Amino acid sequence: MRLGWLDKRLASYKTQTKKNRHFLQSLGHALDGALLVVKNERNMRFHILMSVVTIGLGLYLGIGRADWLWIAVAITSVITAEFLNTIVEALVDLTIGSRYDAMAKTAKDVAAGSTLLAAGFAVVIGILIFEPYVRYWIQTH
Ligand SMILES: Nc1ncnc2c1ncn2[C@@H]1O[C@H](COP(=O)(O)OP(=O)(O)OP(=O)(O)O)[C@@H](O)[C@H]1O
Repeated sequence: MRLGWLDKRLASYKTQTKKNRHFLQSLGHALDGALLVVKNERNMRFHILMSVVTIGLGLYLGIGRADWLWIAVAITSVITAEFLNTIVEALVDLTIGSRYDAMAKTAKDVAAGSTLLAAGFAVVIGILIFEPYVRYWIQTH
């Protein structure tokens, strides 16, 4: 198996089990965690694509400051839920492995449900924010 640059970077300090010694070391691990979610989770890449499209649409339509705040809350909620979902999956796989377990199923399904809830919330926010702007755009074009 060919290792990517991120896998090589992770392998280079995979034996660290002690506390981070300085801020930059903590920051590096935090960024590695975020990149791992993007690399390994297809849903995360979809969330990022939708976030980019939403931000692009917001810039094009010139939405207001308060609207940007709601968009920021929606995007952050979805991405945070996906991070938590990945944490739950990793912890369940670490403790249960590939054996079937009803509690493992509950944990993974509830974690996935929280992502679905956040995504639904984001869709509702998007409709409420963009509806008047799109209506105005249609009337003036
Ligand atoms: N050890 C297990 N015991 C019981 N059910 C499991 C177990 N592992 C996975 N499952 C079931 O399989 C589903 C998919 O699990 P998996 O770990 O592949 O998540 P995933 O496909 O990465 O999920 P997502 O699409 O939310 O990222 C879980 O939601 C759960 O219902």
